[in-house]
Amino acid sequence: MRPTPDLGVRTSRPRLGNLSLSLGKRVRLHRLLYASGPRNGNLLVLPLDQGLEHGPADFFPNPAALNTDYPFRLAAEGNYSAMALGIGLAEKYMDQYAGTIPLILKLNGKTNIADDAEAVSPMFANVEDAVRLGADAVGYTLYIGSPRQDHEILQFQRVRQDCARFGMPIVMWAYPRGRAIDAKGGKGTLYAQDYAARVAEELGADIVKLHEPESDNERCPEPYRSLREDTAERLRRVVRSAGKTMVLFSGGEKNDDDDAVIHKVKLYMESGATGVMFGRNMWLRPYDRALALTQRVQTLMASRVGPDGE
Ligand SMILES: O=C[C@H](O)COP(=O)(O)O
Repeated sequence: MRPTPDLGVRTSRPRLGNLSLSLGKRVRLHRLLYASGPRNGNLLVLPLDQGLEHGPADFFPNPAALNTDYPFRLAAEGNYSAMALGIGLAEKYMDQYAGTIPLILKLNGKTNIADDAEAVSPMFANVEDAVRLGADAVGYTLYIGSPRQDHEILQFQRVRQDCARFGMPIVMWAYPRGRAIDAKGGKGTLYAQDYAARVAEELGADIVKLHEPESDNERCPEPYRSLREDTAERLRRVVRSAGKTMVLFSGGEKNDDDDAVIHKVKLYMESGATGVMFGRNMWLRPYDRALALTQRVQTLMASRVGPDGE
């Protein structure tokens, strides 16, 4: 007899063994979750797509990181689960680290030069590129709520079908964007992030990358406007909405306080997230500090902090 589903509010991480996956997806996800990084089912991902998405200004606080060897060395020495990269950086720099740093190949992206009122993220690589480069997953940004979401969702459908053919896991950067989202309180609200989590689950992502939901819900639609939840409750809510889709929380702008970064990771892991994708909070630190902070995150993740005490 099949076990009765848990309908309570307890949040737990989706387990690889409990998911319906093709063999290729299972093998690749196993490599990410158990053969690299913390190796216990948690994920620590180092993204390097900020140069495309935000421009070189993102590197100004630590010009050393503009030399791409810096984040690659950090990913290798810090034993990250994977780097998330666009096609150019993957092709130009991965060679040297082949077999040591798993790759999540980002398939689409855009600059932030145009405004986000009608945000759309065109593709610059495909799933075949990911296979050719030995990637263990692809990354796809979906701008939820944008006036162009019809295009975005259709494009995602094609990627999902290619991923099914090639046995390639999909990580969705689920980003609420556009004028309708702005009118409903903005991209960072609980309403927007919770919706994004559910969209990723329903459209077929294996992993979703979300932002920590903000506390200000004043301009959100009901019932979100009336919710009074603390950070931990908000995090648990969005993780629950993601269902069987594993959740990664992103780092956002650099926080100079190492303890504050660790505190966030702890909160995220306790909420039932599978891990974090932290870029600027890592590679904008001087190298030794970035490595030391990485090691603290690794130690925390190794302690298997989680909602059900794993
Ligand atoms: O794709 C990259 C992510 O947006 C996370 O980067 P971040 O930690 O620098 O915000």
